[in-house]
Amino acid sequence: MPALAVSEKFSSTLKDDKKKKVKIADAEETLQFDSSMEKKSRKEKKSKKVKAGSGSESEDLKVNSNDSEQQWLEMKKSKKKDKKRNAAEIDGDHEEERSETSSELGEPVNLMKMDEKKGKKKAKLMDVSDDNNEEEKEEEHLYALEKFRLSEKLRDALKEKGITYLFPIQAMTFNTILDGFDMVGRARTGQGKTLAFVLPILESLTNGPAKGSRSTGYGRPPSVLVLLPTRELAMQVFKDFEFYGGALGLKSCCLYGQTPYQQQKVQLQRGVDIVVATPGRIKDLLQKEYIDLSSLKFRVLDEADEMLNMGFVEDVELILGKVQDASKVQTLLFSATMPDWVKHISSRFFKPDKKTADLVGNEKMKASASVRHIVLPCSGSALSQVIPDIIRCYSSGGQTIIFTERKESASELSSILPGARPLHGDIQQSQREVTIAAFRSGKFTTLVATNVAARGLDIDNVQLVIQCEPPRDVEQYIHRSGRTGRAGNSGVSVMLYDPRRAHISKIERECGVKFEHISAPQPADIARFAGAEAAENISQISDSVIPAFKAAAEELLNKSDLSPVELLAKALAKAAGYTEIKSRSLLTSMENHVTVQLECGRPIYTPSFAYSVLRRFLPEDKVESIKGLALTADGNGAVFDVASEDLDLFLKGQRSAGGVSLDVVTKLPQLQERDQGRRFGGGGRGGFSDRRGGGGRFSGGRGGGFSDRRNDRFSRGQSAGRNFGRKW
Ligand SMILES: Nc1ncnc2c1ncn2[C@@H]1O[C@H](COP(=O)(O)OP(=O)(O)OP(=O)(O)O)[C@@H](O)[C@H]1O
Repeated sequence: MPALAVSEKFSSTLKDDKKKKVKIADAEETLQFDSSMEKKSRKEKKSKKVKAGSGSESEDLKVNSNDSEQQWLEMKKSKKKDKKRNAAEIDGDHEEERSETSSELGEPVNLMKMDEKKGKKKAKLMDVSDDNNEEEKEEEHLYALEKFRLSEKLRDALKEKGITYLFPIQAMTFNTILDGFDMVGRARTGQGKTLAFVLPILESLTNGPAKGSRSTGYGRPPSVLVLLPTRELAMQVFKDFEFYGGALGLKSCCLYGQTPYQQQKVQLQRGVDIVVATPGRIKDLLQKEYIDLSSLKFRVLDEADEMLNMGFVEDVELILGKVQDASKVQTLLFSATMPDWVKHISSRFFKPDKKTADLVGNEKMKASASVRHIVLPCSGSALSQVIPDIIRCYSSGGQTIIFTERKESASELSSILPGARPLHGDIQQSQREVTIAAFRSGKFTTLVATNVAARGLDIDNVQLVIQCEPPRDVEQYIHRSGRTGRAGNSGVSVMLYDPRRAHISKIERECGVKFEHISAPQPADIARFAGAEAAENISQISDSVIPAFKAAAEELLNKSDLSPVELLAKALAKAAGYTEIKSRSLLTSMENHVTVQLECGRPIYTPSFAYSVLRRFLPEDKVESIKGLALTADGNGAVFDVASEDLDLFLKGQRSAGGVSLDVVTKLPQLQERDQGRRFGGGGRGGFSDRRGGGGRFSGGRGGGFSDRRNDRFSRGQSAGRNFGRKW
């Protein structure tokens, strides 16, 4: 059940309940909201009461987030019928986790129950099973805009954008921020953290506590400073302030580097209410004395941990320190992931009574729950072959973001994928903005990016995220996969990996995702889709073409030994662009390769031992040609890929080597998790490797990884000569 437990003093004055405002007398008394109406799960739960504070000096708002999110997703599902495809699976996938984790936070007092007591029974608040009644339900929604202290102008602006109720993180923090408290907010990706601070800030400035004391008039210094790690994100958040703030007569501006100072100086001289910026530019503007931060009413850190990663710590701390009277400024921090640095700055820059709204908390699932999380084994050299098929199978006609570790890989991959463009730090700022704008407006379908696009980017139609290799840390996985499944919509995240799986299980463990393991889509399956599409296209061709082609068709039929259906199948294949269909291996996903398993009647402890067994019955060049050798988890065998044309040679050869068996595998066995290295997917020797241990990595990067002695460059067909080496 979505419990929203609000600790002492949190005046959670939902507008309708104002008269009956619950007064909280002491710290023990906890006011809890439960937005859930699902009696079933409530009965199932034997949970403990949520504790306020949870050991921190400040008071915490804790939410049983899975339930809250569950309802929210349900609501979205009923609203977005057209996006239903994956939703059922997603809910199914996470059902277990939900019930597991939801019991941790205890049986909440139910807001509906509270309403009942007040004679305001709204039992169907969240019942979204009947689509016909949608409008009515939205009015009744527990978090309907009317229930919050939102001015009419702001409500109208929200409705103009199709927003009729607040999302849980917004509902949970709105009153607290409006009542003047500092706030640390955490919610999974795509859950609306931006509006969680935008709305109460705007209300506070125009109708709330900050109204009386904020600067006004020509030349006014800003009342709000929002810091974000990248220019793209600053622009995105600025657009929200510009739109909603504009509706209330507030002026916003966006300040970031690599742009002339003069225009920004003039904007500041004329006076603005809200500045959205990257830390570097604010620091420069402070040094030039173009900006005055002494009158701030709000300072906001969005994606705080990324600012830490990008080395902005000192800049941010310097900027935060510029406020004259810290007791008069509210500090807000929002992120999907929380670094230790937050604790550090908490003690210095937040007031002692700051609140924490944590919709993730100790929940197992830290990544987006509206995303299908899939992993797929794939070698670097098969990337260019496999990715188009993944897009075909999983993008549901929407847009795709592909993440690579290296800028060069992003450029190269984008150059060979149809309808793709690159985005990375070496691309000029102006071009980056053009690219993002074009992607946002659907001018192209596939964005191939480095981590510059991992954070915060909110593009509605992104249905699929592909990560070419596991990211360096769990946080990156959470943020990258969170570029899809926004605002409760469904999405798919596919992570390609080397089959040693060490890092996969680490990500699974640490972000609570239960990965779906799949093999690369087989070309034959893709061809079946393409054939159906070609047949559909043919049925739409005008009969007027028949006379011109009839004679050739008759001649073909007469000359061929094939039946008319077989000939038609070939014609469809040609129309769909197929002249042959290749197989794809389970282990490295390489075309025209087959995965085989070696056993020799005794344990195989090392890759070199496996190689020595093969050498007993195969010529050296064939042993050298195998790909991706990895040991099985039971310690009794090794799997590797063999070129399809060599398969017979391998299978026949084994007969001459007593006790050795080689079998084609149809399902990849569990492989040894070796080499847990310095970072996910890399470091050290062995594992999915060649017998020389550290040599011949993709792209010659550091450490281990999915390797192949031949440096595994793209070596076939269209990809010849390219190398999307993984940066390990
Ligand atoms: N109350 C709401 N109703 C409908 N849509 C909303 C609501 N609040 C936010 N959204 C939409 O949800 C999407 C995601 O919001 P936002 O970008 O703020 O998410 P986030 O939590 O900051 O994600 P991330 O952690 O990835 O940065 C946006 O498109 C936003 O417009």
